[in-house]
Amino acid sequence: MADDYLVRIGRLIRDARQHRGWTQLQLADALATSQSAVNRIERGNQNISLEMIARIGEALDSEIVSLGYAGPMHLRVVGGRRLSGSIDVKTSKNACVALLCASLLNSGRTILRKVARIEEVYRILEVLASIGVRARWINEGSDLEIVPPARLELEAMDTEAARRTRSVIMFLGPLMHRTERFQIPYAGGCDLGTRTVQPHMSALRPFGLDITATGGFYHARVDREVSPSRPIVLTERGDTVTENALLAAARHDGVTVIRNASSNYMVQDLCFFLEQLGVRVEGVGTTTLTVHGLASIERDVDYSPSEDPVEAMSLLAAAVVTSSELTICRVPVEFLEIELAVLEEMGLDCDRGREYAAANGRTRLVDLTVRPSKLVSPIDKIHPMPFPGLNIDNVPFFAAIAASAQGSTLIHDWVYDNRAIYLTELTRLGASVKLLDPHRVLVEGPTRWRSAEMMCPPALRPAVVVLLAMMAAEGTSVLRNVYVINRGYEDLAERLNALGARIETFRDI
Ligand SMILES: CC(=O)N[C@H]1[C@@H](OP(=O)(O)OP(=O)(O)OC[C@H]2O[C@@H](n3ccc(=O)[nH]c3=O)[C@H](O)[C@@H]2O)O[C@H](CO)[C@@H](O)[C@@H]1O
Ligand SMILES: C=C(OP(=O)(O)O)C(=O)O
Repeated sequence: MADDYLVRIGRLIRDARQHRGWTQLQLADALATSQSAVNRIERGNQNISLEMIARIGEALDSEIVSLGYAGPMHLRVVGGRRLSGSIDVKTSKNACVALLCASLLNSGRTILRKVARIEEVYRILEVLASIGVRARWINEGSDLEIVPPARLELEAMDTEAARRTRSVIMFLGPLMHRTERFQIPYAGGCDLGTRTVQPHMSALRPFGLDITATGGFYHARVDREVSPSRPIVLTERGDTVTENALLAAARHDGVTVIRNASSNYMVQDLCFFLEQLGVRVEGVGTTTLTVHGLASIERDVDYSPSEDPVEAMSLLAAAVVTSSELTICRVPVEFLEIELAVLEEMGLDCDRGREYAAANGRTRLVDLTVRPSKLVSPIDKIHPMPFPGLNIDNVPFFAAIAASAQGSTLIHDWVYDNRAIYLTELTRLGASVKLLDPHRVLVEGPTRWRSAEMMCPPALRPAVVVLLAMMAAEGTSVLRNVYVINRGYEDLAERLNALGARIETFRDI
């Protein structure tokens, strides 16, 4: 009976594909799978999840197999299971979106390797497609090929997709070189409270960009007579503002010095990519960047963004809260050094293998084996700083780790208005997390985790922290509406399941 069901679904999929006029290979590309997998599915020789049916329905735009795609995605987690084995860290959301924006600088063909298949990337791709950029997944869906048109159709921009991301703000830098008047919608992203764009405006003003924000849009006007006459000093050492300044400087025909620049991982990836475009950048990894821009860029380039330090931290936290031995491969160690130093002080038993280079030839990677450890709380508070400080996006993971440690830990997230508040959601799973003020929580461990059913916090990292706690809790938990997790992690549930977790995805019909 079950097999018969698979055969019938397979036929529906084959018919829908043929109706669309697609080959098996085209469908495989759209699903980031292989042609042989599509072939097996169509013949009913492969177990197929509801999630995969939903994705096929979406890809083929077919009513027949769109069952289950209507509602938001949820996770059902059977917790209390140890993880084991090894897992590779994927490329980072934050570098991938910056590089997609940077591809607009290039009139040639840009290939980005192993781009994370995540919602944030999909949103930016939707925005790019809407303005006429040709972007397609190649090599069995692992790499992206991007070719901008001679003229962008900015009036046709998919503002709904744009508004769901923070990253769209990085269109400002490249677009100002292509046109003198344009608008982009206010940026979105995680609901973390007010996030300023003022530093972007002052960083881009020396390039002649004037922005007024009204009616939900940033209206941009470019004065070509204006160009930087002295170093640009960023008012904040932010990541996306540094990237915007770099993107503006890359096509400014002259030398631009950017001071108080972020030297964080995504900024470094962007600098390496710009170098491939022929733009010389001095000072990569420091807070002063000197950019030798080019008036026009037409090159066929091929770049491999590096691995995500925040995903590495998430997997490390997964091992800690589930008391598991796990090897996390391809960890960009330079961007996790302080986190590891703090964790080692807390008693984490872990080994780093020898360093090797990422595919970009620059970022240093290690394989990290984490073992079950008796952790004690750190003496000092956990607080973020711009790189090379403890990464702002890694702070929430310390809440779950602190809840597993003996003693009390003070976590001070001075950066975001709301993110510390979301950490109190862990109390529903049995943790003691006391909100001292909107930026500080006190976590008392160790925790006897218990299962719960709850809505996902509307912020990526706190949402993943809740998921990790559910994996630690005996019994079945439900996490509702996990779009925000899919915004930054590729197939997280499936990848954790491969390590021994039991996480099922389901949707409202
Ligand atoms: C797409 C992307 O890459 N997103 C990342 C990027 O967002 P992004 O660079 O856009 O971060 P924001 O500019 O919103 O900065 C985050 C917060 O820090 C404050 N701030 C920042 C720097 C500073 O020197 N002083 C200061 O007060 C800002 O006012 C803001 O409230 O960087 C954040 C901080 O690393 C990360 O959480 C995001 O994941
Ligand atoms: C805050 C984050 O992302 P964004 O800037 O995309 O909202 C994050 O990655 O945790």
